[in-house]
Amino acid sequence: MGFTDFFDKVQKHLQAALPFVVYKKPNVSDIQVLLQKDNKLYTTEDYSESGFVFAPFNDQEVSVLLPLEACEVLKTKYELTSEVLNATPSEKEVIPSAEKREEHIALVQNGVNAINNKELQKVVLSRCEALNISEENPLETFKRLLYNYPTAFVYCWFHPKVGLWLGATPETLISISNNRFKTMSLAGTQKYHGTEDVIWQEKEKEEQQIVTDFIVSSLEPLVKSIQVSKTQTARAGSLLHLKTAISGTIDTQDSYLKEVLKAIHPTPAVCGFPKEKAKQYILKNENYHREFYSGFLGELNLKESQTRNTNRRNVENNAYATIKTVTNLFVNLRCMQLKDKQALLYVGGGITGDSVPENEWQETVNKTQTIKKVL
Ligand SMILES: C=C(O[C@@H]1C=C(C(=O)O)C=C[C@H]1O)C(=O)O
Repeated sequence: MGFTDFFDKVQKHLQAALPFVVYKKPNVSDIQVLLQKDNKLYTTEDYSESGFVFAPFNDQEVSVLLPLEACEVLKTKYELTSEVLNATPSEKEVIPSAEKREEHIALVQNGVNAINNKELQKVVLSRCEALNISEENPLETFKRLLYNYPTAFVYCWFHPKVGLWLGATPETLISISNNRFKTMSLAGTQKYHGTEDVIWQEKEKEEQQIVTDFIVSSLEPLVKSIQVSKTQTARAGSLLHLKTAISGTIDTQDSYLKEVLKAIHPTPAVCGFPKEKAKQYILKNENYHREFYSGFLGELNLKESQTRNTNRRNVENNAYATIKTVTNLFVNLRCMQLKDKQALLYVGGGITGDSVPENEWQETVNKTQTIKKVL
């Protein structure tokens, strides 16, 4: 379907206040939409259905599902029109209030104290910042996210009973294709200044290693094999992170996805370690409700046909085209909720015993710049 017709359809769906998700996976040009035909709130508990899941940080709250059988699915190719380019505003510096700063610094200082008292090893502390916005149409904001973050998972998700969320996340929670899985440990942050050849401090190396160790030890009892890559620097827009790729094979029995998600979500990249203690610490001490920020979202058990070769000379190969089942879940970061003419931006960072509260504040300011750029 053409780019313009595709977005006209999504726009009409939004005007009719019906649920949908429009998204683009990292490094591809296909944009896909699931348009739910009714306005019911479907949920999932065991992640066995097919569709698109939108899950909160706190697994005691509901995971919303756009079930495949209740949706129309459309695709288009990403086209960078002059209209989109002209609509891309330049980076603007919005200074958060002194009160916000003090509040976050106190939150981080308490976290550092809890770690030094051996209550926890790492905790990810976050905040929410409200900005008044002039852009009336979230789909225009979505197009600007597409343009600015080609390597991210970019989405706009809407449900009339839940709200409207947008984001461009660099972090995969887990991707599964038949019996192969891929995930990543992503943590540690510094600003990108034109090169990925940078030095990382012990504090960042430690907080990222906690994430890698947690993911590997949580998955090991549930998978058949697991491989861990070397740790590298990865760019996400104007930021750099430390990243380790983790992959392997899985035994796909009925409830494997539920078990895997229970084991790894929320990872220490967005929660902390030990997991349950860090989660309780966050729920008790953060000054707001995370909702879907640092939850996960994405394609759930979708069928994809796999053609080995579409080359004419290999026509006979196509006879063996197979159907595979794919799940592609991402951590909901660098995201915002649009509500009452405001954008609520969600941002956090990992705290260890060596964290300096002022630096952690600055890290959240840098992270909000990433997303503010498109407003
Ligand atoms: C929590 C966030 O990001 C996570 C925390 C990071 C960190 O502590 O350095 C880096 C990448 C993400 O795993 C966020 O962007 O809000």
